[in-house]
Amino acid sequence: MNLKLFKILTKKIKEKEIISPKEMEIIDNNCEYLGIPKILLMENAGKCVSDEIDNLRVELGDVPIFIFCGTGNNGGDGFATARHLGKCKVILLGKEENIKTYEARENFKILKNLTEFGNIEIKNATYPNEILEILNEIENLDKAIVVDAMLGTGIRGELREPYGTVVEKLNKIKRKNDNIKIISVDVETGNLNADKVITFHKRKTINKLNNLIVKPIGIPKEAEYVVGWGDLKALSKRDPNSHKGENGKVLVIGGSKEFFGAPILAGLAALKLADIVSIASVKDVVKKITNPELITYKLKGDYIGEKCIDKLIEISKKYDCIVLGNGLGVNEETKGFVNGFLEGIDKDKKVVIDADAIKVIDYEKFEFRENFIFTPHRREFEYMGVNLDNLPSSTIVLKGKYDIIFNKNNVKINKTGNSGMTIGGTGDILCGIIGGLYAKNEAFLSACCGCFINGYAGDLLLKEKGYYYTPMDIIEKIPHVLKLFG
Ligand SMILES: NC(=O)C1=CN([C@@H]2O[C@H](COP(=O)(O)OP(=O)(O)OC[C@H]3O[C@@H](n4cnc5c(N)ncnc54)[C@H](O)[C@@H]3O)[C@@H](O)[C@H]2O)[C@@H](O)CC1
Ligand SMILES: [K+]
Repeated sequence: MNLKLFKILTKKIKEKEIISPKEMEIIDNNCEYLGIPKILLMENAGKCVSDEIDNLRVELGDVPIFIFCGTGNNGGDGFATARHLGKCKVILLGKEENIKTYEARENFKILKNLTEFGNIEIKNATYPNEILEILNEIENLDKAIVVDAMLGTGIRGELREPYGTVVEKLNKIKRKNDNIKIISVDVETGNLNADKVITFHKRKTINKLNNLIVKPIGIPKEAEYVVGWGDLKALSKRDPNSHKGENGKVLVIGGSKEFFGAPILAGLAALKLADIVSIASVKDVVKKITNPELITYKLKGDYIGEKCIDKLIEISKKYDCIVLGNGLGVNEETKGFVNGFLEGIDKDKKVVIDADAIKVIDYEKFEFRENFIFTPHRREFEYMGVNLDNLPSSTIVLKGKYDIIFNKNNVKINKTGNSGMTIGGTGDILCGIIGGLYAKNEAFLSACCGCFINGYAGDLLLKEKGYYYTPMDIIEKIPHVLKLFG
């Protein structure tokens, strides 16, 4: 069922034509997850740019080529371009030891091996006088091609030196002599006035120029759909100067006189990710919570009912994210509570809705808000009656062998996990992880990463213990997964 739904959704949800640098980074990293090394993509990027320069040479003749390279992977594309071109001058804006990535370093090493043959020249330009010397050389030429492989999707904020000076001076040269043609690789560096941008895979939201060519570099469609470690790397990073509570506060609302384990598992999973986790439940559950790290709110009665709505709405205000539904029980009391609570809480409150809460929602009147995440299994999903012709704004995680994560604008598939995870409690852990992530990240990313982490924890356990692991083992493995890929 899940794969069938996935196929339907990929047809219904319009493919994005423009993507943000963050989305591109996720795709690049997920290419690696699928086994496509970044260096291969870099190779293809270099070939695309050199082909385009060859076209330009037909028009301009055999003019000198200067490739300005930064120390990130955009610079790496510049090194690969240089090798494909053969004859050119490479200007590394920084020191060799500061080249940041493996792929860029490898490509730089190859270039160094080629320099003795005289076609490729490398110049290190770290200091202003070295940079100005090269820019003056370009200024005195009648014709030249300049390749901007300085900064790409990794660019953040205002241009720092030496990039600022190079861009400013190149713009000046260009204004005086239009026979100096500037080609930007992937993204224009700052406000560089390039003649053309060759961008890879898809247009980026930060591309300003209209004269832009989009080139495929061997990224398969699947890299946009699969959940992989690229998603994990995109999660917000912990600020080293942050204070208690600033890395997420989660409130789990669940449990009943019959089910006490579910909200505790969700809470313990969330605790691996968020600073503060509390559980609001009935007295029978609260008295079983012995973990000193969990804060508790005791509610009257055997089930969380309508009488708790006002109190819990008030408590919710103190939390970034609410996890709702684990072990609530399905009856008139919980039905009244869930519907009233979701209607009454602040409209922008983040809520992860699981298990019994999914079963008691009155979908006829329900508003699928953007800040809701649902985590149904197949039967719960059917019960929700999602209209596939008018997809909801809420994010939905359909759990299964393959988890399908989707909303109005996005769909992804997660493949981690194994049949050892059919044990009770893994669903509670999943929504606890999602809640912990959602406290500090966007809904869709949190849902995708939650599925990946939960499944990967199970996959690590399968290797260690075979199928003989428990929900508590999964919770203990969450930090290992995060450490591997975070
Ligand atoms: N990641 C991949 O798989 C691929 C990436 N590719 C290329 O790699 C690029 C992205 O590479 P990176 O993520 O390494 O990023 P960049 O090469 O764009 O550079 C990032 C570095 O520049 C510095 N920087 C950022 N903002 C700055 C500013 N305002 N002023 C001065 N310095 C600044 C930072 O130190 C950062 O490490 C893409 O645009 C594309 O050209 C291609 O090789 C295709 C494959
Ligand atoms: K660039």
